[in-house]
Amino acid sequence: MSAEIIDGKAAAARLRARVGEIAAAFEAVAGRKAGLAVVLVGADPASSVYVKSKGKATVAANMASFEHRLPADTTEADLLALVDALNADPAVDGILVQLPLPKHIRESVVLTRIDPDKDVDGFHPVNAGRLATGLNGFVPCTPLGCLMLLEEQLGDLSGLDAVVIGRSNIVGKPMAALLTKASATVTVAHSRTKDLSSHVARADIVVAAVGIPHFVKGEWIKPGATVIDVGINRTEDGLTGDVDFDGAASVAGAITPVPGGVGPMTIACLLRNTIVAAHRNAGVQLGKDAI
Ligand SMILES: NC(=O)C1=CN([C@@H]2O[C@H](COP(=O)(O)OP(=O)(O)OC[C@H]3O[C@@H](n4cnc5c(N)ncnc54)[C@H](OP(=O)(O)O)[C@@H]3O)[C@@H](O)[C@H]2O)C=CC1
Ligand SMILES: Nc1nc(=O)c2c([nH]1)NC[C@@H]1CN(c3ccc(C(=O)N[C@@H](CCC(=O)O)C(=O)O)cc3)C=[N+]21
Repeated sequence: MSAEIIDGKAAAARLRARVGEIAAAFEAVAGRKAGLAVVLVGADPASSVYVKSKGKATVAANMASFEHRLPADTTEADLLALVDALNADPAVDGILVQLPLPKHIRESVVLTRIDPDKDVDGFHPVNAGRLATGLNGFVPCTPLGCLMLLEEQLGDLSGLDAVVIGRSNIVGKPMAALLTKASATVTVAHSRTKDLSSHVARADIVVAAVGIPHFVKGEWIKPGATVIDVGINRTEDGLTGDVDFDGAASVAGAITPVPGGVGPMTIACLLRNTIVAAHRNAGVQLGKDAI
C-alpha cells in the first residue's frame, strides 16, 4: 500500500465544527436557530439510520432539526401537502426528503415541489440549472463533499484530467459540473462507455459513483492518481465502495476509504448548505469565503 488515505471523517468533523460556529453566530443575529426538516417515508432500516444521524448532527451544529416520519403507505398528495407546509414554515430553512421514496410516489414530482431556496439537497431542476450555468444555488451534498476533499488534497484542480464514472442527477452529473467549474478536463463515463479502463488510465482524478462493489480495478489507475470512492454497497463483507480498495491503494497517490471517506462529508455538506440557506432566507450576510 502506498496511497495516502484521505480522512473524510476528520475533514467532515472540521466542516461540522465550522458550521456549528457560524450557526451560533446566526442565532445571535437572527434571534432563531437555522432549521433543517428531514422527511422519511416508510421504515427502510438504512434510511432510518441516516435520518437519525442527520438529526443528531444538525442539533450538534447548533441548528434545529425537524423530523417527519411518515408511514410507507403515505399518498403522494399527503407528502406534497407536507412539503408545501415546510416551504411555508419560516422556522425551516432547509428541506430534505430522504430517497428512495416508495414506488407509488413520483420522486421528480416531490423534489420539484420543494422551494428551490430551501432545497439543501440541490436536487431541484432550478438548482441543477444554476449549477450548470454558474449561478449561486445549492449543490448536491455528495459531489460538493468530493470536491472539498479533492481541493484539500490537490489544491488547484485546473488542467487536471478527471474521469467521473456515473452520470446520475445526484452524483455523477453535478460532480462533472463542479470539476468543469474548477477547470479540470472532465470525462463522464457510464454503462455505455467503450473501453472504460483506457479512460481511467489517463485520469489524475477518478470519481467512482457506480453502485457496484469493487468495480474499479487497481490496474486501471494511473500511478499517483487521486481516487474518490462514492460507492456505498452493503455486502456480506460489510460496507464497501465501488473501488477495489487494496488494488487501487497500491498505485494511487491518495484514496478515500469506505466507510470514512465521502459518506461523512455528505452529511457535513448538508449542514453547510442549511446554514447558507438560513442566511439567505433571513437576509443575514454571510462572508463570501466563510464556508
Ligand atoms: N457516499 C454518499 O454520500 C452517497 C453514496 N452514493 C452511492 O454512490 C453510488 C452511485 O449512486 P447513484 O449515482 O445514485 O447511482 P445510480 O444507480 O443512479 O447511477 C449509477 C451510474 O453508474 C453507471 N454504471 C452502471 N454500471 C456501469 C458500468 N458497468 N460501467 C460504467 N458505468 C456504469 C450508470 O450508467 P447509466 O447511466 O448508463 O445507467 C449510472 O450512470 C452508489 O453506490 C450509491 O450508494 C450515492 C449517494 C450518496
Ligand atoms: N434526499 C437524500 N439526500 C441524500 O444525500 C441521500 C439520500 N436522500 N438517500 C440516500 C443517500 C446516501 N447518503 C449517504 C449519506 C451518508 C453516508 C455516510 O455517512 N456513510 C458512512 C457510513 C455509514 C454506515 O455505516 O452506513 C461512511 O461512509 O463512512 C452514506 C450515504 C445520502 N443520501
